[in-house]
Amino acid sequence: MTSSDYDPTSEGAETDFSRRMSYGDYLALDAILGAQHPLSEAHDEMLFIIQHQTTELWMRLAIHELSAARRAIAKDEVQPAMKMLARMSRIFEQLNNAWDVLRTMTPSEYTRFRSQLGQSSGFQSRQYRLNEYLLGNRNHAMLKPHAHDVETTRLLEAELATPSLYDEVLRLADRHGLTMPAAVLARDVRETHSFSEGVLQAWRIVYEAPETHWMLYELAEKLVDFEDYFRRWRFNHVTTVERVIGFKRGTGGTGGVSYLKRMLEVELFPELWRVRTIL
Ligand code: HEM
Ligand SMILES: N[C@@H](CC(=O)c1ccccc1NC=O)C(=O)O
Repeated sequence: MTSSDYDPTSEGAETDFSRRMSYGDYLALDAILGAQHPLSEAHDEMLFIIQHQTTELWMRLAIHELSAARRAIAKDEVQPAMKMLARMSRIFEQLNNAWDVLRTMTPSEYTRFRSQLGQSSGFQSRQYRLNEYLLGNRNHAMLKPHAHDVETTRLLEAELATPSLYDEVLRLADRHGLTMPAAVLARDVRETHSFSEGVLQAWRIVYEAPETHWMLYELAEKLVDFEDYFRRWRFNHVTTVERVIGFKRGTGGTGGVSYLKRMLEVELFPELWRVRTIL
């Protein structure tokens, strides 16, 4: 230490953590930073692992926020839900920006370790699937890659049995001055909601007179905002994939880019997109 180095203990900074909880203890850093195990000598494998692990951490937060937002909406606590949905958009903005780091990996670099991945793929991400199910994209075929894992299957099945975020929003709207179709309110929540003319007409009333339905108007726009960011995530994914593996088949066994392009067609809140056309 040179004489010009500032010593924070002079203003009381604690430095003895032999018997106190430290930064690393609280954040379980030994577990997190001890969880990168590249299977090859390829320099870029570390990037690949960390990119996925950080995404999984953000997805963990997304599930936390989405489930709490859904519970709040079911209890008519719209203001806290609004904050959580705003945070959801910021999380996905963060994930969207993160693709820029992964894009620095060229096809030549990826092929040095791709064979080590075996048949594993993001297709098998349980948190990703939980997010999709929470948001209402409830494709049961996506349970199959988890059939070997009893705990994950139980978790995803439990999610399918619970109304999605959008189901709760439509129920809330029905309690607050709009009339949603009875068939939609009583639908089998295990399935994906499909476009309903009655729901569209209900949202039309809100969008034609925002000042009289301000709460529902703001909530609807929060959902649209979020789906906008999520669409960008899907687009960034497929573009990065095409850039890195071209039109090769995926390790998970799908057509690769062709499969991911199909996923760009998913609409979580179809009536909120359609209402724009009829205003
Ligand atoms: C070089 C990087 C990447 C490549 C080449 C790639 C490739 C693919 C391919 C080809 C699929 C289709 C399934 C298959 O047949 O394998 C897929 C699915 C998926 N990937 Fe990636 N991926 C990359 C990065 C990422 C990252 C960083 C994440 C973030 C966790 C991710 C998450 C997912 C998810 C969640 C799916 C399933 C999507 C769905 O079912 O809608 N991927 N990926
Ligand atoms: N499906 C990718 C492999 C892949 O991306 C991947 C493999 C293991 C763990 C996470 C992955 N990321 C997203 O799919 C491929 O076909 O190259």
